[in-house]
Amino acid sequence: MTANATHRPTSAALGGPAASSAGLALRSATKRYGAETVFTDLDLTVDNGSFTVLVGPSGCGKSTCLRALAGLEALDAGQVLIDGVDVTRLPARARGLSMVFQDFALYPHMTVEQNVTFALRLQARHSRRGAGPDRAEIRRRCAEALTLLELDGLEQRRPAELSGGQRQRTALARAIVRRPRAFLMDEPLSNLDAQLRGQTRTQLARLHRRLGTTFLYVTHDQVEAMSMATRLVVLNRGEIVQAGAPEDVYERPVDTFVARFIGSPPMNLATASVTGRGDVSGDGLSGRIEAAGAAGQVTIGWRPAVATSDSTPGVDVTGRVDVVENVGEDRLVTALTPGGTAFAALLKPGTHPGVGAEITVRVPASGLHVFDHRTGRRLPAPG
Ligand SMILES: Nc1ncnc2c1ncn2[C@@H]1O[C@H](COP(=O)(O)OP(=O)(O)OP(=O)(O)O)[C@@H](O)[C@H]1O
Repeated sequence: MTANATHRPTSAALGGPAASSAGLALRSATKRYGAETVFTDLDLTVDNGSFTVLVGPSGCGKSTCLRALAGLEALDAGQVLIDGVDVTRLPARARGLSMVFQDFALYPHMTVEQNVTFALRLQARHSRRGAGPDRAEIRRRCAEALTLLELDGLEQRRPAELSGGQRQRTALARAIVRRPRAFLMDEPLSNLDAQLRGQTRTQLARLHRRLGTTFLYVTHDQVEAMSMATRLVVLNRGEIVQAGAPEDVYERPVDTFVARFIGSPPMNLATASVTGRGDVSGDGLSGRIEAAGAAGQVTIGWRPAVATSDSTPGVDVTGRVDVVENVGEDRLVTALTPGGTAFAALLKPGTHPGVGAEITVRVPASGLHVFDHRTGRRLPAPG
């Protein structure tokens, strides 16, 4: 649904064409529901103009962060800042933000046009001193938003006469016409089928580029997160585990949680022993790494796609093929080491090991991640 967090905006940021994008932040934020603490002392920064995606497993507190920023939930402690200004006590409608939720919540009896312009019409009716948009302005903004979201020609349809994607785009148009300082989106694509989700992701990324406004997007789907974010924030159990450019998070996960959570299929992890010289041995593993401070037991990680069968130096992983899946031209093979640890390998076309066959994949040194076996924290880069 599109929450009308800003029915009667009080800030200039919402009213006129000069409305500007803003950065958002939670500072030392604590939120509890009864005996349950969702987060304590949390600092979250959403840079102005960024497409920040807050990603993490179900129940880690993503929606609560979003709702606290929007003013739909009060914090127990800490502050909400918009462009550095403390808005903790400002009601939702005065924050100049627009929310888009997963269930669209369009008014079923209204046409697309009426749904999209609803908040503006309300604003015009209630605003004193003529500060709200006039009719011509409302029509103009509506036409602009409908064109941007490829909804031209559907103005007079009711939600029941729209496809799921068109409904979601109407909800987005409704958020856009209000010229918010930031868009807050809570899993807005989860009710769409896979193909439509893919298309809408592309449209959202394009929309962000065109509008240049801050987007804060919540999802538990890391593929969605990776494909749209300019900045990724990984949350786990109410704590920010890692934040950065999506490719940095993917290439240098700070711990085994992020390593497994970001990337599809997930990173393989295995326990290994390393000598001071860097010789690696373990269940189905042998080779060499160079990782400062890595002597002893470590957790080794590698992505299924980095496995090669050539002679690049690195670590060999041996197992018996358990499952073979066709993924486009490649084969995704799941194999079991002698000790029964599963690992995945994305094999190139032409490599067709059958179930039960023994395979050895070479993980090049550049594709190895080494983590502290006890804490799961990343150790200095090998090689
Ligand atoms: N209104 C509420 N009353 C009580 N507990 C709540 C309320 N809203 C959320 N919680 C709890 O707070 C925790 C965080 O919830 P939140 O919705 O922020 O998680 P999330 O990361 O967005 O999860 P999901 O991906 O499943 O939507 C959960 O344990 C949830 O059960």
